[in-house]
Amino acid sequence: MHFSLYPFIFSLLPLFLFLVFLRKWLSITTRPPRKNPPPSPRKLPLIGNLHQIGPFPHRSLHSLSQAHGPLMLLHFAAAPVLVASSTAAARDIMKTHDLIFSNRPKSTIAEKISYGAKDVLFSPYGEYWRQMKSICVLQVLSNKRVQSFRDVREEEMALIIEKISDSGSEVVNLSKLIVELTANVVCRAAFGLKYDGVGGRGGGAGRGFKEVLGEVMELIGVFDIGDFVPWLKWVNRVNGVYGRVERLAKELDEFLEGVVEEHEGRERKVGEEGGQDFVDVLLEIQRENVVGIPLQRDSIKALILDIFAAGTDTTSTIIEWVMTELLKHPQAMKKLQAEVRLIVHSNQPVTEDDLDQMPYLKAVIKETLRLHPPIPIIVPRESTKDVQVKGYDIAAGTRVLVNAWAIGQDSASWDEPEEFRPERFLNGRSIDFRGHDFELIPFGAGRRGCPGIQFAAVVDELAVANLVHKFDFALPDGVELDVHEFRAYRSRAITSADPCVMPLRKTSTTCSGDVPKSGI
Ligand code: HEM
Repeated sequence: MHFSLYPFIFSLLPLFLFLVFLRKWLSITTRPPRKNPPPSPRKLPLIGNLHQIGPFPHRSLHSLSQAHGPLMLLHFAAAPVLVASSTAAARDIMKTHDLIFSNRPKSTIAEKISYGAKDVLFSPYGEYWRQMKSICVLQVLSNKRVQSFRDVREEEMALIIEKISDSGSEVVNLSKLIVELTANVVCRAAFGLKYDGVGGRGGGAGRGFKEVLGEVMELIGVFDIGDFVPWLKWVNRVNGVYGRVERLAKELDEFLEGVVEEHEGRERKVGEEGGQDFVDVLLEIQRENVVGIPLQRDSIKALILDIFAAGTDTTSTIIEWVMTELLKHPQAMKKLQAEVRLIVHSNQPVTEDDLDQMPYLKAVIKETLRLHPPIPIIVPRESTKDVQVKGYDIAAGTRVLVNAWAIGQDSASWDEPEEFRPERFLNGRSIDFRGHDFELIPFGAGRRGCPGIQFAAVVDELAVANLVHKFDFALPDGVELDVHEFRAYRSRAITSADPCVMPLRKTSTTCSGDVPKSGI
């Protein structure tokens, strides 16, 4: 019997074609839409773009952005990292989509040091962070509180001026004195003690707070590959980094615990002699349950630690850079001295009341923050959701680096950006650094912006004004001004073979209250 399949096949053909069409249609409609990621430099297997990041990451990222654009996507090992390098890109991240980019990525080292991210700086975005940030902004670092430390700042400043005066014709190490000034101011505000006064306390191994804190700063800057490739966490376990961090966290805790206990015994109120320091304020918030959630002891210690980690080095670095730029630009130094010496009589110190009459001083500090932001790449953020920025798709969980240094170099915003020209901030151009003008964001912006701006700004202005008011500075004979950056996160001026030391010869204690107005 002859049996043909053809009629059967032909009868099934329409059904077959229908199924093929249906499959194709379904695959089109259910396929995830095509993603449009930002431009990326070529990456290598395993390490991604890490090989393109040099010892000064802000400079490496700036060069890459010139080839790939102000919004680019890199990969640190497998982890996606969005890099923003222009005013507009920073505005998109820190204003338009600020809420989505308000998280901080997890950092194992920071978590070990900050009581499991119970601080503000490293805490993930959420209710806990919101409560801690509001304590920081409204209670600990409010304008009124910063004002309450005015005597502390003026006393510490007077001591530095006295030390320089007493040095006679000797060369002074200005860097050291500036670090001493800012550390003492922060320490007295935080604990009511001088930095040197706490030098011998705490630390099971007999080390002082000063040494332990120095090591904390060093370890926070360590690149932890385990944060990018979880299966490589063993690297820092085996090489002893995590062990070191754990020992350090224990030493720090012993010290901070001692400080909190001491404060608990005395319950100082506002207006009492000695005033309230930050620990007093935090203990009062805890006792009176001011914010509606019980403030844990670890949270108090973590917040105090933040203030040191975020506030000491940054504040001294900027004063050091200002002095370096003024030495490099004698005309600007003269102009500033003329302004300050006109307002304050020669035998008086510059006080905080005088600072508002010194527009050139403020312009010099802004120009220095533009050229040398102490944190050149803003503390990393992380996206909490998928989001589109400038038409590019950014996936949830992408790390975000905003290159504040590159933004300060952007010729779309600044004429001759490489030049030190404080005058650009005068003559009606009212750009400020408080996070509203995205051309200048050394303190970040938006919800995660720095709460210590007022605290830092007043110390910086007071220090620079007093130094240039009282002295004329010059380099020691035979020392060349060799200015370059020092380490990734601490851009510092150096003037000799010894990094981060700025030896200066004081040529005179110039005190003429009669500088002509036209000099400004
Ligand atoms: C010149 C001095 C300073 C500079 C350049 C600076 C810069 C910064 C930057 C860039 C951020 C990250 C902002 C962001 O993600 O948008 C930050 C955060 C922070 N800063 Fe500062 N800072 C300075 C001084 C201070 C001082 C004096 C304090 C405290 C007394 C302080 C406390 C903090 C804290 C607690 C945060 C974390 C805010 C958060 O994550 O919500 N800073 N700072």
